[in-house]
Amino acid sequence: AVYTKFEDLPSVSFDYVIVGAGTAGNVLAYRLTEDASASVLVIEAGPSDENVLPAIAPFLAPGLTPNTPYDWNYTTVPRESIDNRSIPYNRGHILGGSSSANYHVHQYGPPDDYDKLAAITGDNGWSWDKIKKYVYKHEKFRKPVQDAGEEKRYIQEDHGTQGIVPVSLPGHHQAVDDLVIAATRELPHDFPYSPDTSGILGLGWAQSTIDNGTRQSSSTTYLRSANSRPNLSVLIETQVLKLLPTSRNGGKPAFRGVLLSNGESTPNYVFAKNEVILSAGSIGTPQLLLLSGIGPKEDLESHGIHTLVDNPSVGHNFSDHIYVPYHFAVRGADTLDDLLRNPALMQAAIGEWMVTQKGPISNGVLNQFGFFRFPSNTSIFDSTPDPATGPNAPHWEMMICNFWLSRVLSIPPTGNFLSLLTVLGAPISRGFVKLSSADPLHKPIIDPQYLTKDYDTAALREAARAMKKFASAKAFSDFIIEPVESSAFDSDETLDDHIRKTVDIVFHAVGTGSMSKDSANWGVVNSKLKVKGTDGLRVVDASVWPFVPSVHTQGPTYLVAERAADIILDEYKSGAWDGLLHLAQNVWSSPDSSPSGSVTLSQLGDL
Ligand SMILES: Cc1cc2nc3c(=O)[nH]c(=O)nc-3n(C[C@H](O)[C@H](O)[C@H](O)COP(=O)(O)OP(=O)(O)OC[C@H]3O[C@@H](n4cnc5c(N)ncnc54)[C@H](O)[C@@H]3O)c2cc1C
Repeated sequence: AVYTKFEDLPSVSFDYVIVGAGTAGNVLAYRLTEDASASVLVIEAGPSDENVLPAIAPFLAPGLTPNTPYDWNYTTVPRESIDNRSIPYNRGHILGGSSSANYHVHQYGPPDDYDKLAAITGDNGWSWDKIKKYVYKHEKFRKPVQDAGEEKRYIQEDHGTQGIVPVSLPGHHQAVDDLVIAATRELPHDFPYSPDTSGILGLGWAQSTIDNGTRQSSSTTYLRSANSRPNLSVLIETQVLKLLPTSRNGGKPAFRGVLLSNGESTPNYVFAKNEVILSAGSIGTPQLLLLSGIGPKEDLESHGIHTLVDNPSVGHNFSDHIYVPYHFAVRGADTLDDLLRNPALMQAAIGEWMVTQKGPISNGVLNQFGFFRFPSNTSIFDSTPDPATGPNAPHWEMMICNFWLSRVLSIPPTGNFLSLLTVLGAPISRGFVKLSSADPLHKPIIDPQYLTKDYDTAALREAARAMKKFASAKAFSDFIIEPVESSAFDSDETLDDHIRKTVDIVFHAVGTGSMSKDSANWGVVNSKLKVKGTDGLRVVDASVWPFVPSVHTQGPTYLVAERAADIILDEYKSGAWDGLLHLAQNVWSSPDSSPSGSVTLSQLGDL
């Protein structure tokens, strides 16, 4: 059941305590409660997603963030490399986390991504051969209503139909769709058609977590299916402030307790008999580790936090996708620009969607996109080794939107537009998340260090020129009138200037809780996702990816969570865990033994 009050919880002690009912957290909630004897508490800072229109109606998703109660409303540190701008860093603060706030694109990525993960972690269980089975457990692919035409739009056997999360192809046809596909036929060498965009190079049809014109998040799928199980409790509108060290096991601090608050009453605590699992995402997870004394000693000391595990990797290795927008004025009125400019048209479209779940509101922000490689003789590889995860992984992506899309450049008052967005597929810049203060309610410092490596700018320049070639296809000659940012292409310098001034994020942060080998001298968790140097604590969310997957990250996050559930269940089934014994031996000695489990912040200073 879902609770909003701590006092209503059935207990203060559960087998598993999961922090964050987001994309990964809800997979664990579902899988761990399949065992009826295991009790699970999930704690979510954000509110319910029920009846929140932009979390339900696909095309309204961009209205859910930023500057709303459903977003953590983070911003990045201004950086010279991006024209001293501070970028709003959206993260879902709602049941379902970013799966309730994202733009629905759903992919797993090329096998190269998983094979690289296996190589980095020394754990073959992360290789594509071993991970692929989770696609079938996770996905419920919906057969397209429309005729597929000449080309396959997806490869049926590569998808699951009996899993948990419905995935579908675009339901609402747009005039530009046929032109885009025609361009792939015209330019097959540079822009081949992809029969399945989930992981195959080329340009094709987007697969989205949309079913019957409605968003499918981890909340509407995994969580909703498990919610009536008596062994699952979900506490919302409650923020975890820090992890509590409960005992020591083999010289390592065990963290089987968490401190939480709804912002109104005295903070409370809950305990996990088996373990605490951090699924707070790539910003929330490192913030909680740092607040709890797990991180770089110097940084922790500068905030007066006692270091329990000195680990310089926590919060570092932040890696993310960024995009640069290019706009084209187009003929005809069959773009979504007027809808976005004219509230009356928008109201009418929402009305249509409410009655039929059809029309433009039923689609995500794009119908097609593509993933491409640069030619191997490209000069940008002269000074930087090819950063793609493998020979079948992309260097860049092109997203195709049937309207003016940019958070930086405002839409002109009139006209119709096509947006071609170039995304850096394998960035090499790395940033970090640090504490701004020891106060859990203060937002952390997010410095992604975008474009601080020359390769990243050079790759976006290369991608821009390839994108221009695509836009010049004859297929678009009756449609595209002119490029809006044509002067950007005057020289390398003008292009770099456009990139610096307009680059924005695709919201794919990973790496701040990186997975690495047990023996590695870097990394936050081992290949079984246990936090290094601790006991009773795991991280399961996007932060564990040590590099950003080549594609949009919700699919790879779901797959990590599905495997994590198996790892956890196997471990407790096999009896490898002796945590209960330890808990019994090292009973938590609370400074306040009140049965409600409440504790004051000053008492916590002693922990
Ligand atoms: C606006 C936006 C658009 C995106 N578009 C796409 C897309 O189209 N396709 C795609 O594949 N990916 C997309 N992504 C990225 C993708 O959604 C994320 O990579 C993925 O959902 C991350 O999952 P997660 O489990 O790591 O974190 P999340 O899903 O963000 O879950 C973390 C949860 O933990 C909660 N939490 C954090 N701290 C605390 C705390 N202290 N106490 C209690 N709860 C806490 C949060 O509120 C949240 O619910 C998008 C992301 C955003 C924000």
